[in-house]
Amino acid sequence: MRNIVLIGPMGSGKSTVGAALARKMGRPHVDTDHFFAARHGSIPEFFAEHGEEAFRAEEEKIVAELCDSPRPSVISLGGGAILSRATREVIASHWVVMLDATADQVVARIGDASTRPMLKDTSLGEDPAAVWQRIYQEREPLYRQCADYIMEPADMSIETRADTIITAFHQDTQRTGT
Ligand SMILES: Nc1ncnc2c1ncn2[C@@H]1O[C@H](COP(=O)(O)OP(=O)(O)O)[C@@H](O)[C@H]1O
Ligand SMILES: O=C(O)C1=C[C@@H](OP(=O)(O)O)[C@@H](O)[C@H](O)C1
Ligand SMILES: [Mg+2]
Repeated sequence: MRNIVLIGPMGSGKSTVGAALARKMGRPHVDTDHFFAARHGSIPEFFAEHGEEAFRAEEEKIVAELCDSPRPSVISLGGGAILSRATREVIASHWVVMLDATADQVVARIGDASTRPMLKDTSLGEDPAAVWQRIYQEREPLYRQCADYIMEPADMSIETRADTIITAFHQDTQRTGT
């Protein structure tokens, strides 16, 4: 039983494209960040109070729980979830899509960084776009290594992205017989 798992950098559209994809496929959509917030409250507040390491530990448990869902689902991960080796192993048995993006696209989309605590790390004197770029470069090899399908950062609407992923999923399913 394979879920469709969306990974990629912050602001690449995992949450919004995941919702559109699930609607079009008639699958449930779950977002690890929404699940986290329902269980632990606001993510920025959790980061401020407990720090990133505690967030990652809870995030890892949530990904494992959600991937174990009884119905094939679309699961949007948070951008840093793939930092966990356990998470990389869990998602390996599902169909994983990397949504790629550029710093310019993301800055235009998410505006201020108040809802994404990772972008607040301006200790090196960087602006949010530079922080995003630095984090992206650190994680890019992991995203690519985990992905069955990579959606390059073309300017496409959310609906078109979802349709493109569905086509790729059906082609891959036919090719591999899974
Ligand atoms: N293809 C797209 N075109 C335009 N805006 C987009 C696109 N994908 C996402 N967005 C917008 O970018 C913002 C961040 O998207 P989101 O799904 O929260 O990203 P992520 O979950 O990867 O951090 C949202 O406001 C969303 O509506
Ligand atoms: O990249 C990251 O480390 C994070 C990305 C966020 O999710 P999105 O990628 O959905 O924005 C959220 O999990 C948290 O703020 C940390
Ligand atoms: Mg998201």
